[in-house]
Amino acid sequence: MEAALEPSASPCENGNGASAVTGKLPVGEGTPGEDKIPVAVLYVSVSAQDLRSLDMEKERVDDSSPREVLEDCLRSLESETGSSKASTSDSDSQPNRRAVSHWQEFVRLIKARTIKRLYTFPPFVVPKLSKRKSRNTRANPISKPNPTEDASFCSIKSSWKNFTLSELQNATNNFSPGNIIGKGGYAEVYKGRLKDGQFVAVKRLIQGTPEETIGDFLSELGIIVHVNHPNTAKLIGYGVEGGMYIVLQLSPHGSLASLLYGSKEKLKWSIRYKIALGTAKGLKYLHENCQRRIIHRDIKASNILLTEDFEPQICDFGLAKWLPEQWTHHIIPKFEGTFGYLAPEYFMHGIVDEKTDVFAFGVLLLELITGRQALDNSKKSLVMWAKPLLDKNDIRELADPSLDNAYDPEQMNRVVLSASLCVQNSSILRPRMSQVVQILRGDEGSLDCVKLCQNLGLQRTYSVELFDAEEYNSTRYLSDLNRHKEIALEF
Ligand SMILES: Nc1ncnc2c1ncn2[C@@H]1O[C@H](COP(=O)(O)OP(=O)(O)OP(=O)(O)O)[C@@H](O)[C@H]1O
Repeated sequence: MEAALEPSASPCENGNGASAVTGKLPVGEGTPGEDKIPVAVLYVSVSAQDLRSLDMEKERVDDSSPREVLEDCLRSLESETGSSKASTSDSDSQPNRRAVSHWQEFVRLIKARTIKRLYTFPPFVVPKLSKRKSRNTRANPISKPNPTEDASFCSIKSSWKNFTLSELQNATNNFSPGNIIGKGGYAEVYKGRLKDGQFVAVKRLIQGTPEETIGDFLSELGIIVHVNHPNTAKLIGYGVEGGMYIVLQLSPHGSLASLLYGSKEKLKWSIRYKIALGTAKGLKYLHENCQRRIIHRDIKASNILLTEDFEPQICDFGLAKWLPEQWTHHIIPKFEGTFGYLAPEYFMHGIVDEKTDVFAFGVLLLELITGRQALDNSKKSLVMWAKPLLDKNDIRELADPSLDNAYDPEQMNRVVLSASLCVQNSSILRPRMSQVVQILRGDEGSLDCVKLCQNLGLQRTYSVELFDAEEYNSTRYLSDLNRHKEIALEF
């Protein structure tokens, strides 16, 4: 979720050359204990050189958004509407024409919105390249997106349905409070039933200015129409009449958070393991098997939905970014995400790449192992609590007492090992999701992945990033966490 703020009249200094400005602070309602931090904004004193670098980053931000693809879709929708006039009755083409005008307004607003972006992380001038990525960069000089690739993205649109407001009202009993099945930082989600009997979840966007809401809507829709995997949420359609709506297949068990923390009946180990593996596969698909790398940026228990047979589905693509192949990472100019799941490099520099998702996935694994929330009621971090136990491989202490030792020890070992690799401070030391899947499954050769991560650790003197990470110890992580929380909660 993103919020564009204008600087307030009286920013407050924090002593590090950074100041904070106020904004509204929507508190996440998805899960108890989750603090969303989308709007408290840090200003940083920057030099002209820094500003130039940040300007370059602004252009990058635009490129990683699905907006261009949506504009292409708008163009194709316009041409369809034009050509359909001759062959269809006026009433048939009416909804399409309405959709075109809504999309036109969206694109106009999102363009205006992009210009209002603010920069909030300490400037990070020279991108640091990992060895693997720097080779890629040399081999693939930056090129324009492939037009045929983009054209194929657009062909997907024909499969989503544009719902009218009355269709959605009928499906949800006029958005009756009794139909609410979830509330997030910027949306209410209603259970609904379509005319053909299909059960759906209707996500109604509620927070923010029109620009913010439209931006969130476009970001989420722009990504979700392009993903198709058993472990990602299924889009059925959208609505743009009388608000903004995303219509998804209903997940009968709700979210992992509601089952782990809101239900009396405790999740048994076999289901937890299935959720760990399925989520890892979904994330591997987003990172490694889509036409463009997708970084989810908000992996957490309330964003994992569960199908009838407890297959996990990653949902909520509101913060997701596309990364072009040639980029090693992306810098996010604002502080967004959910406390308890944020990787150190994001805290320090705003860096986002696959490994920031891997860190959040590690936290999710810790939740499955321990039954504890990413941040407990006194806002203590699960990672900080678990790290000493992970270092000692103390599975007895780590395992959720409610499991009553009823777990497959081999599986538990692999999940604990994966968690401990994923939550390492240095992003280079964290495995890629394809490696995590191998480790979780106990595939032949998965031990090689573990050794690879450990060997990287041994080469630490050669890596600037590792040096950073080494310096970035638990105490600094905790103090950064607290600093950002204080700033966010002050307003
Ligand atoms: N398809 C679905 N089936 C069942 N429940 C759903 C579905 N989609 C969403 N929910 C419920 O609604 C909650 C909020 O949904 P979602 O995370 O998409 O909203 P959000 O406003 O984007 O949240 P966030 O605060 O994480 O940004 C989920 O945690 C889940 O409990």
